[in-house]
Amino acid sequence: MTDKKKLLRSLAGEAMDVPPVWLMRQAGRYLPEYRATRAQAGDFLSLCYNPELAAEVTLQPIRRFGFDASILFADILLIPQALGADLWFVTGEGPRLSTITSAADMAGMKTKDDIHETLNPIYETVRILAEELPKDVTLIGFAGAPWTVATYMIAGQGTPDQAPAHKLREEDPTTFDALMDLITEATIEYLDQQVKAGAEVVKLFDSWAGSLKGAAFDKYALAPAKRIISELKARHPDLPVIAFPREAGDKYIGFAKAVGADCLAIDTAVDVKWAAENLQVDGCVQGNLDPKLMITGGEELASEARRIRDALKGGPHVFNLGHGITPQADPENVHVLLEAIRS
Ligand SMILES: Cc1c2[nH]c(c1CCC(=O)O)Cc1[nH]c(c(CCC(=O)O)c1C)Cc1[nH]c(c(CCC(=O)O)c1C)Cc1[nH]c(c(C)c1CCC(=O)O)C2
Repeated sequence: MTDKKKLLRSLAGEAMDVPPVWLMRQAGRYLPEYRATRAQAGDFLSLCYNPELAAEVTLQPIRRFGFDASILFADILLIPQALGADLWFVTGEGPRLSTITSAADMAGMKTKDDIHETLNPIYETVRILAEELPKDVTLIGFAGAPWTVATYMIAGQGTPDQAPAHKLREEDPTTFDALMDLITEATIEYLDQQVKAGAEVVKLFDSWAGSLKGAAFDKYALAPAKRIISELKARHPDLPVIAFPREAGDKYIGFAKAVGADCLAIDTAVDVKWAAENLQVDGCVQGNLDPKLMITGGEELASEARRIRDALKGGPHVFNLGHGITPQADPENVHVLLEAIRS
């Protein structure tokens, strides 16, 4: 019998004194070797679609730090692009997309069956990683959840309050629901291909779930996640899934169970003692160190990391940040963090 990888043990429900660790955005601009490879590729999107170089940047933080898991290098906005949206990145500002705000815009979109033509290089990246990753490191595939992806497709960029998407869902629910359905179906096919290529776990990022309240949260965050996860598990019964309905607050309670996820990722605002009592009863919790501590470091970082680890060690836990590591983070602080958690 082979020893099961540490991340997979946590996702299967095992509590450990030293949890597995990985960081959201662990491949990224805070690493000089990432910036060099991105320059070699030309730009961020060219890097995403270059399987050799995308695999290389995925492996960089594994080599440098020895994390327990690796997340495919890609982006949640590749799905809109594969569905026919224009996508580009403005340096220092973020993503820009052509917008979907009417039935006529929807009529111009491609179908779920057309996405692979654009996304094939991503599956190739996964295949390379499945070969090249160290045998004890788990490979995580991912996609954006439909609501979060829709917010970018409707506004054409990131929005602080997701107002354009809320406006469309209230004023033209037919168009909005058609868009949500299209993203949901495309996401199922995209993640299915990632798993077939070698992803061992998948994570759904609903970064803007927190702006959905009450029944809207259930309809647009919970229901699509449930549909995606149940279809993936029908195709791949042993596939573990991590759900991240960021800033869901009280709506985190029962979410993992309701959508069929094996692990619930939580943001920095969630109190870990509350999480141990209210969320770990349903299984694994992932989180939730404040990414700002990766900039400042020192004893504050080490003691906060140990506090989170110890508060969650009574149940299954995957140590991570509450959101992505930022470009200002000091790579040396990752060593401080790992030393604090693993010693
Ligand atoms: C909302 C969202 C996006 N992308 C993603 C989310 C959900 C998680 C979250 O809330 O952060 C998810 C994502 N984006 C990226 C990954 C790769 C895997 C990883 O290391 O975590 C993952 C999992 C690479 C990336 N995606 C992006 C970069 C930076 C691009 C660069 O190198 O210039 C990386 C490494 C660009 C991106 N991509 C996106 C934005 C808003 C931006 C610009 C903002 C920023 O620059 O941080 C959309």
